[in-house]
Amino acid sequence: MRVLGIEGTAWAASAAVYDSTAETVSIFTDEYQPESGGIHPREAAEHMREAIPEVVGRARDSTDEIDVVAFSRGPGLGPCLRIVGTAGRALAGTLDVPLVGVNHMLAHLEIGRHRSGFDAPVCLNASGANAHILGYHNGRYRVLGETMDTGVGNAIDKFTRHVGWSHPGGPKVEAAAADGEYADLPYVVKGMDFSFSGIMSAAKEAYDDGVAIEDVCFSLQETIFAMLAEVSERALSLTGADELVLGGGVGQNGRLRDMLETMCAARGASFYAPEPRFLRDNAGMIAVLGAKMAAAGDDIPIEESRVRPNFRPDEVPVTWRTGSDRRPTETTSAVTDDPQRGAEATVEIDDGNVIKTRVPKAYRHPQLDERLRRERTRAEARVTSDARRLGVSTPALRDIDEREPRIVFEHVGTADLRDDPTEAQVRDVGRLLATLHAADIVHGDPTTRNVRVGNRTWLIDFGLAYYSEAIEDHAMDLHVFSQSIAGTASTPDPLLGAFEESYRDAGDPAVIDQLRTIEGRGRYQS
Ligand SMILES: C[C@@H](O)[C@H](NC(=O)OP(=O)(O)OC[C@H]1O[C@@H](n2cnc3c(N)ncnc32)[C@H](O)[C@@H]1O)C(=O)O
Ligand SMILES: Nc1ncnc2c1ncn2[C@@H]1O[C@H](COP(=O)(O)OP(=O)(O)OP(=O)(O)O)[C@@H](O)[C@H]1O
Ligand SMILES: [Fe+2]
Repeated sequence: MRVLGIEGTAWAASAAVYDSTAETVSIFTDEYQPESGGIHPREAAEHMREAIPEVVGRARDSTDEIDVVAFSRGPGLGPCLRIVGTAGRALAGTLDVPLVGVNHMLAHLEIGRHRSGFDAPVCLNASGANAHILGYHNGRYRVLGETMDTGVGNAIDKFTRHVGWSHPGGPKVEAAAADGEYADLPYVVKGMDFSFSGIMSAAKEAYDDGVAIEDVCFSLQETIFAMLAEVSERALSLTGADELVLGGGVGQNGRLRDMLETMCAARGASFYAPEPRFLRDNAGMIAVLGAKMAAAGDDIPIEESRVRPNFRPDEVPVTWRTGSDRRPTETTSAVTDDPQRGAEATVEIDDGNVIKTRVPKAYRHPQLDERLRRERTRAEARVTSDARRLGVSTPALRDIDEREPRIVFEHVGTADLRDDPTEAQVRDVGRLLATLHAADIVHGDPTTRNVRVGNRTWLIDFGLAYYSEAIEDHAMDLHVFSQSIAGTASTPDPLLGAFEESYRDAGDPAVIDQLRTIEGRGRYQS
């Protein structure tokens, strides 16, 4: 099958021909380069209007046959998408071939899966306007974690605009970082979600205060990419997957790729990053996913082919994948004599006790690594005990060694909630979180792996816990828990309903309203 793909969500006017028999991809791209500042939607659309017909022409000239036309349907800038949509429809009509509308973020993911031959990877999409981690479950890609504010590339580009560098900033930060030294910046991970606003303000301030630009760039990379590597590791740990693929333009960064490679090697997982021409926006990835969708009969009538500027990857029914939906296979019902490995720590059982050691992570800068391990061990010991005093079931603290750093806890429960959550158990979680929140404690990472079940329900792993009375922070706990249920349970809806109902009964209903706001937030803001 030969598929002509068209991409034009923001800056890359691109067309490509994918020949699925020969397994070749030819890509023709004309980039939009803003004269000053970031991407202007109107200017970008003007660029598309001129450049799309030209790149499509070159792609057509490169082949004597086209069986399918695939176009980028969203997410992206509306005015750009409409030009791409019009071009796709016109071409499919002229050639009288099927038309396929591709989700751009799933294309970033599927190109890595396709080229690696991996079966069921978790995917980190690190692009300009997005940053999220996806896993496949029950016929859909699920957002396991994502940015709570801007995309990762946009965050970096905003910093470089502040210092007067031209767009795009990512490659310039990478070049400057080569001569830099480490300085602390805020590090914000909540479960598998993360945010860049605090770190970007701190980076701008550091620059304004005279910190050398090389050092700010170095530290930005060390901090932001460590956050992305950490959430990727959490997603691997939560889903039981052992393959990771990278997607998106920021994936061209060598330091990000090194970190992910190191993280995966340490846990025995496989890592794949496509070559740069498939990482940055390109029509090759649109054509490749377009071919899979066309083969699955997933083409669309012209009248239903409108573009979708806010198209989320989890809205797409995945028609092109067969078979595997790798569920966690290893049993987590009890901590065995072998050290267990969470995302952060190793856990050993010894005589009814659990010994949790935060081992160094080779992917992180040593100073950042030490700071995080120490801060989290302290927070965990303190908040676990505070929560226990409120009557929230948590393991009793038996010992702490801050140098190692290591904590000894009472062993609780017979299984992780992840294995087979029941409505009664998720109701317990709703109640326990409401009790914590009433005392201004935020768990910070309430995933289904951090709840133990048995004759009671316990919350464990308070390493990311902190004190806050903000409704937003309380709602983030609910969001993290809901995402982990949606990402691993076979019938999530009744569980999510029961969880919210019990939280609403025991806690502040305004937190549930805030959860809706978080869920509806414009994640694809550019
Ligand atoms: C919706 C769509 O339009 C959007 N596309 C997009 O953001 O372009 P993409 O090619 O995936 O990524 C561009 C970003 O990638 C960054 N970038 C490029 N090279 C980089 C490098 N070496 N290090 C860090 N960032 C880099 C740029 O600074 C820019 O922010 C998306 O996928 O989110
Ligand atoms: N007190 C405990 N009693 C029983 N089991 C425990 C206890 N503490 C930890 N475990 C088991 O060990 C696993 C990993 O522990 P924990 O979540 O504290 O480590 P982690 O590395 O921070 O994990 P992650 O970051 O993936 O959540 C838990 O999912 C649970 O199965
Ligand atoms: Fe992209």
